[in-house]
Amino acid sequence: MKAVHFGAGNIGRGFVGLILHNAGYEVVFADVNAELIDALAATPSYEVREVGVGATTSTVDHYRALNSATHEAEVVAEIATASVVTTAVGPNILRFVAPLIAAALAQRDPALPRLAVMACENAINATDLLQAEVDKALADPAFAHRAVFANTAVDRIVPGQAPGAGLDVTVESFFEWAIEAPPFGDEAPVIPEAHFVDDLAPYIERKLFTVNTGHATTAYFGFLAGASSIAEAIGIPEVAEQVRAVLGETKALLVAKHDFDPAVQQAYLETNLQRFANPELADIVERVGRQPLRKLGRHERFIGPAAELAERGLPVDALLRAVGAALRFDVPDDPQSVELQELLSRAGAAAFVREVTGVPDGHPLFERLVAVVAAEQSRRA
Ligand SMILES: NC(=O)c1ccc[n+]([C@@H]2O[C@H](COP(=O)([O-])OP(=O)(O)OC[C@H]3O[C@@H](n4cnc5c(N)ncnc54)[C@H](O)[C@@H]3O)[C@@H](O)[C@H]2O)c1
Ligand SMILES: O=P(O)(O)OC[C@@H](O)[C@@H](O)[C@H](O)[C@H](O)CO
Repeated sequence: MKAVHFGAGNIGRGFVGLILHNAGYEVVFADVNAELIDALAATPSYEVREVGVGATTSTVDHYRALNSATHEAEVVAEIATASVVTTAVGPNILRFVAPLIAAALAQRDPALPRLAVMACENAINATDLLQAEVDKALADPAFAHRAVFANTAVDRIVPGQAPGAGLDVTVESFFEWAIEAPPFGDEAPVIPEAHFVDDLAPYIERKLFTVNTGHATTAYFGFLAGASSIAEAIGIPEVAEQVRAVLGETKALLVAKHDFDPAVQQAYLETNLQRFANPELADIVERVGRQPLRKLGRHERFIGPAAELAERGLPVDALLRAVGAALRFDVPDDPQSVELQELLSRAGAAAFVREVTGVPDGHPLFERLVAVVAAEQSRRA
């Protein structure tokens, strides 16, 4: 069994690659980072070291590595004969990976079982996005039947790695991989550490609107409080209070929309607050807050739940405060932070809301978002 995995970064090596390796796949890592791919190709194994409750260390071996920028044809040929393709490259990068999958489907022997394609990104239905890009790139729409596309929700905090760590990855011990089962029928790939679910929506929304909403809130308020790590940030009572308030609001949505037991959701969010506080995870606020424009998108961790709460007439004050904190994420090394700051200095508040959040005029959240942006602009004036 062979799996091609795009993105040999933190979650690629520390989670997806590991779980596929444990499932018995030969993993072919494909990445555009030449230094990383050369190191992987030259090294027979690397270690995934867990920190936290029940931590263990695993060795990943029996893999290969290809540079998908310089060896595109080889990557395409690998996909053409693989059982599984996964990605962990970031939602904005899926469109660059899609043409390679489309080319591989054209080459694929129609007698082979269908290729299982799963995007492991922090976004609602990221695989649908990838599928749409693959469809656009297909030479013949009939080749689409050679693949099955399934959405997934992946959860494991994998921070940036310390300089000098090489290929080894330090990760938290907690992990969860939920995959939607229906697209596969009775042909689901064998991945024992993942769980296949009939309806992914409650899983991905619970994950994104609890783990990632809480994480990003910790990062943005932590950044303002001068914290460098997420553990340090959540240890600041005023930051923790903002995070709890935000998670109280997203809990109300998750309970109302997906019928979660409130006590179970409360336990889930408490577990996540403990995950953020793990002092052994050297996770910095700049990583967790990275790409703030993406994080302020319409279906993302702040605006997604806030819009639905507002539509239901439920409170969104804490989420709006978190959006206000996100606007102050000023990190010169993060191109989206620079763009955000530049946009705030030149666009009107309403135009900013339309462009960045995608919330339309007349939506119950629109004027409230305009007020948050306008308040930030006057604070700077
Ligand atoms: N790190 C985490 O805790 C975590 C957890 C769950 C999900 N995720 C999601 O996984 C994705 C990756 O996150 P990460 O933290 O591993 O980031 P990362 O930056 O460590 O890794 C991304 C990798 O993708 C590679 N890449 C970029 N463009 C590429 C292309 N065109 N083709 C192939 N490879 C390409 C980069 O070189 C890099 O090695 C994101 O969507 C993130 O939201 C991350
Ligand atoms: O990867 P992002 O930028 O969408 O979000 C940053 C972190 O919140 C994220 O990577 C978490 O560590 C991860 O989602 C935990 O499962």
